[in-house]
Amino acid sequence: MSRTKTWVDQPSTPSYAPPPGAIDAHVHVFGPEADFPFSPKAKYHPEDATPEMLFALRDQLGFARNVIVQASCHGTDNEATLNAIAKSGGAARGVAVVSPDIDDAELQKLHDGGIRGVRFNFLKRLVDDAPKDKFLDIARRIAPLGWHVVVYFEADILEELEPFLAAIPTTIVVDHLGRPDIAQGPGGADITRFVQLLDDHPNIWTKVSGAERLSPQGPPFDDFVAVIRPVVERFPDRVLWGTDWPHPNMEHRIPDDGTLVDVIPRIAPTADLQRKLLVDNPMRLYWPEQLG
Ligand SMILES: O=C(O)/C=C(\CC(=O)C(=O)O)C(=O)O
Repeated sequence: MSRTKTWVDQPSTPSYAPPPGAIDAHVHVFGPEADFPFSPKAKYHPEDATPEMLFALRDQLGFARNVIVQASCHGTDNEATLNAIAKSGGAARGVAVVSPDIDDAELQKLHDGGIRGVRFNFLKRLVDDAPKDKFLDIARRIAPLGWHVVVYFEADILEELEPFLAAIPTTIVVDHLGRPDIAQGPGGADITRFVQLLDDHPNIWTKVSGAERLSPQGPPFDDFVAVIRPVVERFPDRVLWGTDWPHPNMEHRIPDDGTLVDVIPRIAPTADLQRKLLVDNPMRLYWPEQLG
């Protein structure tokens, strides 16, 4: 499999300046492969996207911290993610992908390394299987650690997934709003069903990220803003945001991270909403011990 590069080396500097302490709550690292080989089951083979590159981007975009989410290309070996967290000097925490047979000592090791959640990925193009029963066992085991569950799925399986989500005993964070069809507009069936899910389940949060993946129009993402801003305004205490750098699988539509940051004040139009989205909410999940 040839290696893919999915980010721009010199993104524009955004016009929008995030508030002090802002957290980019959805990023990944890839490798470096020489130290942290990719999974034999990986569905893509990216070029190295290293911790140093991530931290340089963080500083350029005006963020203070990152949440590093284990990407499917590293399978259930979280060493690349742990390495990046360790190198961040306290400015990163992470979300792991774990095997159902992980033991308690290994979970504790992940916790000590800065992991605060596990990710369940339901995208068939990224993973071979997504066993709900085993995921539920994992969710029950990580709950006592104070961790949460991150779930990645597409809108067409939301209805089928709801009983599973309802059985999870922790906070749940949905990646990229469960990938609604943005072309349906603000009153569309996908986003309406998703908003209903959050109305019905106060423990479900969402990342209001993924403009570059979800917007048929592309920059400046007017279609995404029209659909997503009402979600931020309705659930100001249950939203997170992230660049999704290094944008896995986006080789055909590589986004400019500066342009993505400039979407933030359009989906969160007040300073209060921005502070909740970028600081208060991610702090509650990832650095709760630092809250007053
Ligand atoms: O990173 C994302 O948010 C989205 C991904 C990649 C991914 O999740 C993974 O590899 O684990 C995607 O849609 O290809």
